[in-house]
Amino acid sequence: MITLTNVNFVRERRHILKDVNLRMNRGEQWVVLGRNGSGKTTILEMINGYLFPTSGHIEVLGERYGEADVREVRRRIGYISQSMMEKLTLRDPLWEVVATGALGILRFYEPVAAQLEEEARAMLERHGLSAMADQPLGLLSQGERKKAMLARTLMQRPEILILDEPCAGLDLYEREQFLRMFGSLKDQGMSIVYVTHHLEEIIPLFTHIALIHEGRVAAAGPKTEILTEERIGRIYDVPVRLDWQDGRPWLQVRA
Ligand SMILES: Nc1ncnc2c1ncn2[C@@H]1O[C@H](COP(=O)(O)OP(=O)(O)OP(=O)(O)O)[C@@H](O)[C@H]1O
Repeated sequence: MITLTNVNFVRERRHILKDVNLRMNRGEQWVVLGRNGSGKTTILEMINGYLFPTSGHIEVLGERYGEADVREVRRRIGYISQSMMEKLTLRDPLWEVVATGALGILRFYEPVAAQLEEEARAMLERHGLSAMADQPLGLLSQGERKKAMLARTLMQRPEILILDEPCAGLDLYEREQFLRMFGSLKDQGMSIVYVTHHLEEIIPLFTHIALIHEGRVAAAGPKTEILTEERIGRIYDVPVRLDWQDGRPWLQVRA
């Protein structure tokens, strides 16, 4: 589904990704973990075809970047990130913002087809946002914007859903609601790649972890093999205690 082979990325004489090899197969749901500045977002931008490796190659959904039409591949990937959010226009009504997702555009410059408007409003209903459908995006709270971004992305019926810290800024209730939604996405056959700083967001649905450290893959594989106290303590340079409860890892800092 997603393969990065010997990927290096150099910018302004900085070696940002160093010989990254990752293979994410269909049916696996991945979490990407790592410290600030370790290269997680850079990897996501590459999977989305927004950045190209200095050397190495990337294959997504059977298409090799450099040979395939990146825009075609991108239509099959849903990408939720702060940088995507910032590209949207805050004064546009919410239903319109959501409707743009179906066409992979940022704004409408002509009247929107009635059927598309209906689909966008139905999608908002499913995400508990129908009361806000006619409000400008800018009036929504952070949590509502996150849900709106997910609704917008699902309009394109992506095969892969890539999320860069989607729960940042959400309260406990909103976070749990957001995480719960992933269950139905997986049931629809969607594969998820999820970047977070918070281990407790690794709900049972996730099967694999890629641990990125200083631009390298420090470890990648089934989550229980990858997430060990020793490894997390070493990478974050903080002694930790890791407990699995209800299928989720919980982290405590050792005194
Ligand atoms: N275009 C660029 N030019 C120069 N440096 C860059 C560029 N893009 C990213 N970097 C640097 O590469 C490193 C990795 O950045 P990246 O955003 O991928 O990290 P991250 O793991 O997502 O971090 P965070 O958890 O803080 O979001 C950072 O040190 C960043 O400053």
